[in-house]
Amino acid sequence: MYQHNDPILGGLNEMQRLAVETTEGAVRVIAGAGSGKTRALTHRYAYLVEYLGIEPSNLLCVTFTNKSAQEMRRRVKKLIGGERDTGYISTYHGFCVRVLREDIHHLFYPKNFLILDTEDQKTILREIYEELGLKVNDRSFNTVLKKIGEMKADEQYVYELIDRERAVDVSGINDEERKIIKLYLKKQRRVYGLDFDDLINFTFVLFKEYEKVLAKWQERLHYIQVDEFQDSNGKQFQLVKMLSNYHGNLFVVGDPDQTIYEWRGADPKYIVQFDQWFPNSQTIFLNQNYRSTPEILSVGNDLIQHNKMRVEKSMFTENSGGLKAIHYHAKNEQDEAKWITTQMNTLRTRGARLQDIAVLYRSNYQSRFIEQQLIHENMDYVIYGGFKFFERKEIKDALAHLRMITFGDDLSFARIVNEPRRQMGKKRMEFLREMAERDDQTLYETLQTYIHHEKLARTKAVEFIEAIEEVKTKKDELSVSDLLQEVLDATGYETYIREDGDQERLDNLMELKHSVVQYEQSYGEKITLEYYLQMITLYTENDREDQKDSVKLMTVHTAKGLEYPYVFLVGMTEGVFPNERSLRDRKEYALEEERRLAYVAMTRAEKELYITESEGYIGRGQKKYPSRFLFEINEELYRRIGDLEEELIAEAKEVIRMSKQIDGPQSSGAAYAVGDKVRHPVFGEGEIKRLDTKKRLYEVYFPAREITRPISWSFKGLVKP
Ligand SMILES: Nc1ncnc2c1ncn2[C@@H]1O[C@H](COP(=O)(O)OP(=O)(O)OP(=O)(O)O)[C@@H](O)[C@H]1O
Ligand SMILES: [Mg+2]
Repeated sequence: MYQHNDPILGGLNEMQRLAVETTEGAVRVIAGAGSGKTRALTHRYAYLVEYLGIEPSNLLCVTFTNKSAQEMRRRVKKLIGGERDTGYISTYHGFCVRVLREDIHHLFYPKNFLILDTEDQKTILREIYEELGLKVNDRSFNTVLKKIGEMKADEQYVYELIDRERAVDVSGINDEERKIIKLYLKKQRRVYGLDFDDLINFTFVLFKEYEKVLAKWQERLHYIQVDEFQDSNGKQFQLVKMLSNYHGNLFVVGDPDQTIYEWRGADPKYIVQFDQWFPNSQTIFLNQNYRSTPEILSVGNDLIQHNKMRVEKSMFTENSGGLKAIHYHAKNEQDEAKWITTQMNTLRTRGARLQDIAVLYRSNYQSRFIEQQLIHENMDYVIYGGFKFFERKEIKDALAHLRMITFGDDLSFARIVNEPRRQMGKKRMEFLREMAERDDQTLYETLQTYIHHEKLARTKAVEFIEAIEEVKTKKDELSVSDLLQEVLDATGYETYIREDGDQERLDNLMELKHSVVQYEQSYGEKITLEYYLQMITLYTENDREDQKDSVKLMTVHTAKGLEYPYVFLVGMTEGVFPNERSLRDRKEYALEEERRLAYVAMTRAEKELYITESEGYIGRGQKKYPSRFLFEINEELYRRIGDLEEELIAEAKEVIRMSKQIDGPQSSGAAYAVGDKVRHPVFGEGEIKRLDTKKRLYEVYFPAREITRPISWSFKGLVKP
């Protein structure tokens, strides 16, 4: 029926083809990283269009990030031609926006409603705080936004927005918070603004309350496909379930080992127990990896084995062998960064392009040390899903503070005079500008001149002047790093960021301070503030745009679903990856989520994988050690280079062991004995054949499939039949 060179059905293995051709009913594909799930899904889309004659406007295809939606659209267009509309290939949020733009009037909202991002949300909160006379010190915006998010986990509040008769009680929070939240909802309503949570919730309520609207969308969307299904949360799951209820054609693909959004409500049970909701569904397993070399695959597989809560998969690859993965241990961060760019240059001499290379890290602030080295080496780079380090707001703000001490330029002044709020709004700034023009002075000088003018009375600008002037007197005696700290303290900027409660911005600020200290140390003699600022403009003025041949930098979360020939997983330090929080929680599941994240990172690599980390200190004097994940991988599977002393290894292992010990002994033992009959959510009926007390596993035989699988004692999916 088809030819091998058929662009849609050729180039698929048997199981993938089965997934593509099983167009009717509920179908799930469970498979590991790089096994061609997304490929099967995009080819299926093309198959529906080209072989079954389905219009793309009847096909919904959802995924999680904008990046992967883009990538999916690109892959589909390659198969069905660029002219077709592929608007229903989108993120959950993107799809909800489409629904609401068409039908939100049923909820008495205009179709041109506003979409509110976090900054908009904070602007609303700022107003509320002013009206109620509240202080950010007492309750940070992020704390409130978190509460609002928690309240919005349940869609009941939507009724309050659309129908005051059905006002709901916001329980579980104190009076003041309730007041803030009520006001927030009111203000939101006034501007017809919808934040990200609202998009899903409004759609949900719309479908629940207006049968006809739901029916229209159900009928329109003949086929629904979801990628990365393991990261669905309850509401997202309900939404696709609801939508597929009429035609019943729901296709989901995912890998439970890649669940990385549990902290945001994702639950792998929706894929693992899919057949409970869709009893007539079919399940297809893919087990050939096409992405990576066997060397890379074995590293990823070996690491993920350490998770207890998982379903074992057996993956193989026919890809030809490559180099072993490399773990590079550096003596310090600069050395780590240098080694990485040197390695990149070596790859280039071997024919690689910069665009074949990705640098992945656990948290955004970690991009800084790599960025500086890339800039230094004149290598182009792009950051996916975020700003370059020196373009981030808090970094520019902090540097503007330093500039105020020496240059006092208008740009820096305007950036920070009202940050934190000093009542220097638009009108007062206009007045300053006018006066500055007339007197031919800088804005800052003008402010000093007119500080007692009635227009400026009752502002906190005087405190700003005092702070800057005070630090100025110390300019020549203090080091740049001390000056930075002084000015951030004196103006209250650091406290302001701290109180905002946004950990990422605080991390960035800490990283800046850390980088100044490092710069001073490597420079040897004392550097002047002017010299430092001049040096740093080199980094800030570097705003060449998304050029094609550039290294891609991103967090592991952003990298989900993507692939690159050469991957550098950097900053692999205990306490960074796995991150401090997961260790502090001492919850096994938090650590397991970090491990899945590491698994996602490693499995992005096609040809070569480099994992790097370095000695030094994190934050306040906490010594850096290689991540436990590096020790978990069988040493024969990778090559270690760099000077990692036995002593440091021993120390690291001790630190890791200690942190496990405080965990206390594992609570639960084996719930079943040899001979017991059990039921597994994916493999069905089985019998316990053996107990492995060391690894805390059952060996379970599943007669229907004639397979034996090691299942963890702690796996909750194993039940009595
Ligand atoms: N049958 C096949 N023949 C050749 N190449 C394939 C085949 N299936 C998949 N590939 C290639 O393997 C790579 C991985 O595929 P894909 O991205 O679809 O995997 P995935 O299962 O979605 O991975 P992830 O879990 O990381 O999202 C892609 O480059 C894809 O084109
Ligand atoms: Mg994929």
